[in-house]
Amino acid sequence: MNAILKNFIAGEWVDGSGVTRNINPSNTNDVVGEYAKADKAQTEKAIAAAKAAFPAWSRSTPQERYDALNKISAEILSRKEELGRLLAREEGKTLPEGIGEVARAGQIFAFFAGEALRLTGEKGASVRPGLDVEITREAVGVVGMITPWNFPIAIPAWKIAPALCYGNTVVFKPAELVPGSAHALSEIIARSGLPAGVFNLVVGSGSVVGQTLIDHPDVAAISFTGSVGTGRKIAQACVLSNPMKKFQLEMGGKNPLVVLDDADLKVAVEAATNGAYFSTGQRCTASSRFIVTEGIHDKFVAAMTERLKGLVVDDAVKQGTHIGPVVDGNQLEQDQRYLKIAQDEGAKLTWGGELLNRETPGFYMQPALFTEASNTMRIAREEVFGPVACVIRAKTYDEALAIANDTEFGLAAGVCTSSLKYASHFKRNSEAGMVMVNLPTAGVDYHVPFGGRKGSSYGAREQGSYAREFYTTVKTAYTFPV
Ligand SMILES: NC(=O)C1=CN([C@@H]2O[C@H](COP(=O)(O)OP(=O)(O)OC[C@H]3O[C@@H](n4cnc5c(N)ncnc54)[C@H](OP(=O)(O)O)[C@@H]3O)[C@@H](O)[C@H]2O)C=CC1
Ligand SMILES: O=C(O)CCC(=O)C(=O)O
Repeated sequence: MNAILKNFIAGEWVDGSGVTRNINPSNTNDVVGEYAKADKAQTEKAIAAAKAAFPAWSRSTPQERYDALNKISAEILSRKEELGRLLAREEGKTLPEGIGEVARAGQIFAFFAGEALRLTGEKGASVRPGLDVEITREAVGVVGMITPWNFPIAIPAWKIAPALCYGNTVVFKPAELVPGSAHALSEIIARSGLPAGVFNLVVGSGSVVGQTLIDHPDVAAISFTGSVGTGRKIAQACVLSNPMKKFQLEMGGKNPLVVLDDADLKVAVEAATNGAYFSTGQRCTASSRFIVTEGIHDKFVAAMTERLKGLVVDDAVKQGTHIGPVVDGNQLEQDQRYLKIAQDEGAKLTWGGELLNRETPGFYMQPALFTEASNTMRIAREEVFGPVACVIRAKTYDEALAIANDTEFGLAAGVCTSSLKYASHFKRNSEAGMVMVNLPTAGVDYHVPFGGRKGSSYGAREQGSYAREFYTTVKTAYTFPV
């Protein structure tokens, strides 16, 4: 076993008060690494370091910010194969998915390097004679980042890059399941020339490190992605803290993919397979409800079943694997529990769901497809977060749209159709933050806003230039030039 990888606090790599390990979900005998685990006192040190670094960094020049972000981007992109392999090994995404995610992280840093040069303000005339009004944006302060395991490098990237770009300082707490990618990313950031304290990594549990971040008065804002339950707790704590914190939550989804009679069947099957099952279905944007109109229903179910039979579920880094393992034993248990719940409620398991044995012991599960589901069943209402989806019949487009919108979530929604009329109507009337036509609900661009409505998201959008809403605060200044 290699040395224990340390936390990064105030510009130094420091030991923790304990150790945490990450296990390869494709081979549970393979310990990926050991990482120093921070406690409350170390988290407080990281917050103090970020607070001390804030005044200077918030006044740094656009050039300084550009240089650091650009350097981070260049190193991530030049090492994408190696980092993608680490990601696939610790999280269970396939190697191409892992490399793709790393490339996306590199592109995000490049985007925000450019964005640092583009931050502008406004100057206008006052309604009062002789006065000038200026509207500028300033950094918020110390931002705590609490991230999930399912995108171990892209989600941290799309929080850290804009935070630094707009002059904030950062305390980053990754999910305990995936400290390897977080550590690799942090090493690259540590080498980028940022002043000490601007960026800090604290690996540790949600209940200790995460809780310290959300309770601490010197943390000005929290950016969170994860479950609805944790998101609600964070929201409450941020509102009750003194001073109140700004917060942004990205949480679950129960994303519909509507398939209409006039859809191109091949396109619909590819969108459904990718959206629901790639990345082992562990995406908040995953399609988990296929809402299919009568005329194409049987053909769609038959074609989906054939497509699923051809998917190879195996070791994430093995060539030819289409679907990697589930991330860990707890998530696998949750996925299996939902298979039973769905069958008890009367849905028909048309394909998959079995646990699979492969060369190495891992959390392998055959992707599962339910049919004859109704939108009132738990399988259609609750986020499973695994390779599980259900087909719900609809008589008409209007009924399909109503079912699609009948959910407490509103992250992504898709429609497969060759009709411009239905595509346009769906884009206007879907109650989701992101709408896809003839595309999977999952898999988004990095330069445009990401986020949802209803129970899926709270607060300002992430990604693209919209990210500045969260990472800056607006100042209005009046001048009477005498
Ligand atoms: N929308 C999305 O992108 C995601 C949704 N999920 C959903 O959540 C379910 C459970 O996954 P899980 O990883 O446990 O999600 P959590 O919401 O528990 O974890 C997300 C992040 O929050 C941290 N956290 C947990 N408790 C607290 C707390 N009290 N205060 C501050 N931070 C905290 C976690 O730390 P730690 O890891 O150390 O516990 C992790 O870094 C999944 O099955 C899925 O349904 C999960 C991941 C992503
Ligand atoms: O679909 C994507 O590309 C991103 C998904 C995501 O951010 C998530 O699952 O947390």
